[in-house]
Amino acid sequence: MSKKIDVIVDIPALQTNQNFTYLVDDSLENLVKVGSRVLVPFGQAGRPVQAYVISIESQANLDDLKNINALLDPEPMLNSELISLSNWLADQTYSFRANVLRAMLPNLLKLNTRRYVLVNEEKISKNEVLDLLGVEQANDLRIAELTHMQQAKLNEWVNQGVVELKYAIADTAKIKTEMQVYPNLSESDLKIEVSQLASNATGQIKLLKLLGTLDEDGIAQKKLINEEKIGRSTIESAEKKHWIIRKAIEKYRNPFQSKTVQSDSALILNSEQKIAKNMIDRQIKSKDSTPILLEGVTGSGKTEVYLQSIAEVVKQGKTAIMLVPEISLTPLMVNRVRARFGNQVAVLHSALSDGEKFDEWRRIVRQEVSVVVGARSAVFAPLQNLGIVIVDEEHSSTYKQEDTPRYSARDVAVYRARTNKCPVVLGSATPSLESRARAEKKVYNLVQMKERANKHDLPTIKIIDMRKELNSRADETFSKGMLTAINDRIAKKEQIVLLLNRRGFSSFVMCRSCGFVLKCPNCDVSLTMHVDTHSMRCHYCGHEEVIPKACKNCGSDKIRFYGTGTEKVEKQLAKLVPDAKVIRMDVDTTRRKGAHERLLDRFGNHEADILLGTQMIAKGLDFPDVTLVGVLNADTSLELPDFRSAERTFQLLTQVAGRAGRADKEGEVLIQSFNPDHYAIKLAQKQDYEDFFIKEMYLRKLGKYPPYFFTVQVAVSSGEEKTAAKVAFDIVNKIKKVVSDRSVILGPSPRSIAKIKQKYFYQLVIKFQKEPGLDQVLRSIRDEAQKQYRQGISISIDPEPQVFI
Ligand SMILES: Nc1ncnc2c1ncn2[C@@H]1O[C@H](COP(=O)(O)OP(=O)(O)OP(=O)(O)O)[C@@H](O)[C@H]1O
Ligand SMILES: [Zn+2]
Ligand SMILES: [Zn+2]
Repeated sequence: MSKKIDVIVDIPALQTNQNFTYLVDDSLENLVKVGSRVLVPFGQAGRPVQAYVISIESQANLDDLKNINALLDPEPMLNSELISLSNWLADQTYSFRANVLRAMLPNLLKLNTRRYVLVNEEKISKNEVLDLLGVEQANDLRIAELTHMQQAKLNEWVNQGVVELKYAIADTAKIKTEMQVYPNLSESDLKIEVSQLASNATGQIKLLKLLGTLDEDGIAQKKLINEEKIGRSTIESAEKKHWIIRKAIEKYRNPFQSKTVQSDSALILNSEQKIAKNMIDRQIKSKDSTPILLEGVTGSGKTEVYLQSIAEVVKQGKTAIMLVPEISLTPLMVNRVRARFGNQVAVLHSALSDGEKFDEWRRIVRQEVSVVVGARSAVFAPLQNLGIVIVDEEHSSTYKQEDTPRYSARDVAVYRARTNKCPVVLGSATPSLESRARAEKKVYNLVQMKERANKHDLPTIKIIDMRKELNSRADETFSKGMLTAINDRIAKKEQIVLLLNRRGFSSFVMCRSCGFVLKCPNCDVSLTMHVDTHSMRCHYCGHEEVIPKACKNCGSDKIRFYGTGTEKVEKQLAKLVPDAKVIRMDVDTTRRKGAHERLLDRFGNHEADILLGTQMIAKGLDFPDVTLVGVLNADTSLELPDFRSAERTFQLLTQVAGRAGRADKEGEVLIQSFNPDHYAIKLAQKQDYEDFFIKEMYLRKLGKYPPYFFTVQVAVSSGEEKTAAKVAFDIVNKIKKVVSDRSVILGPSPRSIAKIKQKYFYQLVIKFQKEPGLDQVLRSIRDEAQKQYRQGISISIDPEPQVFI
C-alpha cells in the first residue's frame, strides 16, 4: 500500500509557502521519513523540484495524487524535531518555510534544477529561441532568471509544439569514495601464480607477494600506488586475472586533517565551578529547560564547566551541541573538546569546505557522534536525543544571521532545549543586556563565577589618556607608556597581545586643503587603503583603484592617510621595537584555510613576541605567557550610530583584557583612549559588569531600547533613491495604522551608508512593547514584497537587529 506525504517544495515564494501532498509507492515506503529530501513533479508542467517531507500518513486515499519522482538521500538529512522547528522559525523571522529549511542544511545539499529547450528546427530557427531567452545554449535555462514576458512566450511555443522543455537535476551532494583493493587468491593459488610468472615481471611478483600479507580488509589503492610503488596498469591487469577485487568505498573527508590532539581528563572543579555544574546537573535530571545564564569572569573556567556538563549527558547516552561565536574561536575550542571526547565530536563552521561539512553532517545523521561544536548554523545539527545545548560567549552578535532568514542562534538554542526538555547554558563574562535582564526577572536561572580558576586577581587595567600624550607620544599610534611596557616584556621574554579596534573604522584618504575624501563610486563609503596591493579598496563591493598622489578635487598634494590599519601598525612596530617578532592577524592574513590556526600555533610556540590583531584576537585565547595586553584605540567603536556601541566597547575591552595573566604570571592591560571618562571605558577598567549593567539599563530605559523595548527594522532598497524612499514611507503609514502611540517609529531615513552596490537604502525601526497588530502587518509587507521584487525593489524585515548601519 502506498503512503501519502506532505512536503514543502524548495521554492521560497508566497504561492509555494504551503504544504503539497504526494504519494510514495511501496518500494520507497519504508525509506521516506519526515525530514527526507525528495524530488516531486511540480506545477502544470510537472517539472521536478526538491522538496522536504514534513509529515507522513499511512492511510492514502489515492485520489488524483502524483507520485514523487525520487528519494534524494538514503537517510533523512533533517529530523521531525527540526521540521517542526522550521515552522516556528519561519514565523519568527518573517521568512518562507523553504528559506528556513535551506538555511538549516549544509550547502552541498542545495539542488540545482536546470531546464533544456529542445527546438523543433523545422518550425522555428534555433537562434530565434536563444535570442528571446537571452541564453547562449539551449541547455542552460535557469528558471528564476526568466522574465514574465519570456516565460509567457516560452509557454506559447510549448503549446504550439515549436519547442519542448526538458528538466535535468544536478544534485550537488557528493559522497567521496576511495578505491580499496581486496586479495582474491588463496595462499596456494598465490604460489601457483608466482611460479607461472616470468622472472622479469617484477611488478606483478611484488604485488602477489604483497597480497599474501593482506587480511580481508584489503588496502587502499592509493597506498598501493604511492607507498608500495605498484603501477596502475599492474593493478588493472591483476583485476582482470581475478587476483584482486576492487571496490569504491565511502570515505569521510576529515576536517581535522592529520592533526591529532592529546587527550586530557576532567579537572577537579573549584567551588564556584561546582555550584554551576550542580545547577546544570539538577536541571538535566529534572528535565528542566529553563535557560541558565553562566556569568563568569574571563578565565573563571567556564569551558571546563561546559565540558564536564557535556560529559554528564554523553554518559547518559544523550547528545550535546556547543556553539562558539565565529570561526576565529573554533580551532582552539574544538581542540579542547576533542581532547575530552575524541572522535565522538563533529565540527561545523564556515571554514570547512562544502564537502567536509556535508560529511560531518552525515556523521551526525548516522548517529556516529554525540557532540557537535560549531558556529551559528551548528544549532541546526540533526542530533537525536539532545541532552544539553551550550552557547559560549552568548552576547556575541555573530549569533544573529544578517541575511534571510534573520534568525538568532541563541533563540533557536533556547527553543531546541525546550523541545528536548534539556538545559541550555548561556555563558559569558559580559552577558548581553537582554539575557541578564531576563535573569533579573527570574525568567533565566543565574549562576555567577567571580574568581579566576587560577585564583589570581584579574589583571590590572590602566587607561592612557591620549589627549595628554598628544605632544609626547612615541608616534601617532603608540604612547610612551605603551612602548615602555612592550620593551619591558620583550626583555623578560614574555608575550604581548595588541588589539587594534577596527569596528566602525577605516584608513581613508583625506585632502588637507579641501577636505575631500576618496569614496567608492558605487557605494557611499570611503575607500580603504591596502598597502599589500598598493590600492584603495571598497569593503562593500570590492571596487579597487590606485592610491592617488594628488587630490582629485583640488589637485593639492596635501592628501593624507587617516586612521590606522594593522599593516601600518606592523610597520610602526618594526621601527619602534626592531627586535620584536610580530604576528599580524586580520582578515587579510587569515583568508587562507587553516591560516588562523597556524598563526595561533606559531604564537603558542613562541615563534613571535607580539600578536597584533583586530577583534578576532579578543576572545577565547588562552596563552600562559601573555602578560601584557595593549589596546591601541579603545574609542573607535564608541562613535558608531548604534545604541549598542557602549555595550560592544565594554564587551570588547573586557574580553581582550581577559587574555592577560591567565596562568602563573600576573597580567597587565593598557588601554589607550581619547575618551577616558566615558563610562564604558571606565567600567571596563574596573571590569565591573554589574555596574555597567545598571548604568546601561538606565540609559536603555530612557532611550526606549532593548531590553525594555523590542525592535524590528524594515529596510527597503532600490536602484532609484526616490523609489526606495517612497516605499519606505508607504510602509510607515501602514504600520502607523496599527500601532499605538506608546510605540516609537524611527525613520524612514537613508542608511548612514545610503548607497551600496548601486542601490539606495532606506530604513525604519519600530520600538515597541506590546503591539498585537504589528505581526500581521509585517507579514503582509513580506507577502507584498514579492510583487515589488520584480520591479527591482527589495524589502527586508529584521527582528531584533544586532547591527545598525
Ligand atoms: N578547576 C580548575 N582547576 C585548574 N585549572 C582550571 C580549572 N578550571 C579551569 N582551569 C584553567 O583556567 C584557565 C581558564 O579556564 P577557561 O578557559 O575554561 O575559562 P573561561 O571562563 O572559559 O575563559 P574565557 O571566557 O576568558 O575564555 C584554563 O587554562 C583552564 O585550563
Ligand atoms: Zn583637495
Ligand atoms: Zn563599493
